[in-house]
Amino acid sequence: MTTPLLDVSGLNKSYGSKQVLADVGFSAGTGDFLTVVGPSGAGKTTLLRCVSGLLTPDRGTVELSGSPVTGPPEDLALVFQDYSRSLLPWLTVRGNIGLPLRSKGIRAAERRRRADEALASVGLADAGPLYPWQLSGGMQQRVAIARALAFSPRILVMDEPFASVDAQTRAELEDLVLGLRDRLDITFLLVTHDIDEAVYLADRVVVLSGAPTTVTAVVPVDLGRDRDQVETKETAKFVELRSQVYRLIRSEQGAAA
Ligand SMILES: Nc1ncnc2c1ncn2[C@@H]1O[C@H](COP(=O)(O)OP(=O)(O)OP(=O)(O)O)[C@@H](O)[C@H]1O
Repeated sequence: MTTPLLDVSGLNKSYGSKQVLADVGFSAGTGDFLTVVGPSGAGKTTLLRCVSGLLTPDRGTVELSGSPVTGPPEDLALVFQDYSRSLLPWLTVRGNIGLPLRSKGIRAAERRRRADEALASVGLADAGPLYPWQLSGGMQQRVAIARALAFSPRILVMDEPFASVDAQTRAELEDLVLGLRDRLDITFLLVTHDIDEAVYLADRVVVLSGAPTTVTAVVPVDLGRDRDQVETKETAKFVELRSQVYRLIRSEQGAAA
């Protein structure tokens, strides 16, 4: 049996006396796209923070290629919803992407090369000299994705990354990350509140229960890799999967109430 790229097993986490995660487990291979959905306040962000090594679980393990995660791993990058706060307004786009690389001791010429390559891969090849405030919200989120890509991560963890942009931009960004997965073979773990988005992007949808959170189901999405915002969403299979995930979440919300 091969070791999965990401293996989450038996995660438990409490804040004081409040248990948030209860034996959460799932795994992902290289190039897998996992989306995570669940009732509001279930502990999705807490789960991502444990997976990213930002929070230590009380019990259970997170392993990347068989090695335990005990702090932020080199080959894991994070993208959050709030791009407007994550980009520094006084630095150019290239400067924003280069800043974390600089703190890792990477020299200026290499920082510039990596920033330009990452910007090209998110369709913003000419944006390097601009400031974040000169860009639209969707473009700023592309910059945040480029900043993550500049680390050449093997896994990209995203916490509701498209929740703050309009529907058209959201669709474009969804297709962008699917393209990145296909071109760069990156593994994605993406939390979303949007069930359509969860199904459209995923190879598997991890459905969480209400707190304390367990994995209610891992729903395989057998829609193939070629997805189209209109055609895929019109298929009977997509509609069926969306209903299945929706029912699972609704029953969890009902149980929590
Ligand atoms: N640092 C903390 N200290 C105490 N309680 C916390 C802390 N962080 C989160 N919580 C609580 O843990 C529970 C889960 O929070 P978390 O943000 O992980 O859920 P979520 O599923 O991401 O929420 P949402 O769906 O609203 O984004 C919530 O009840 C929250 O109030």
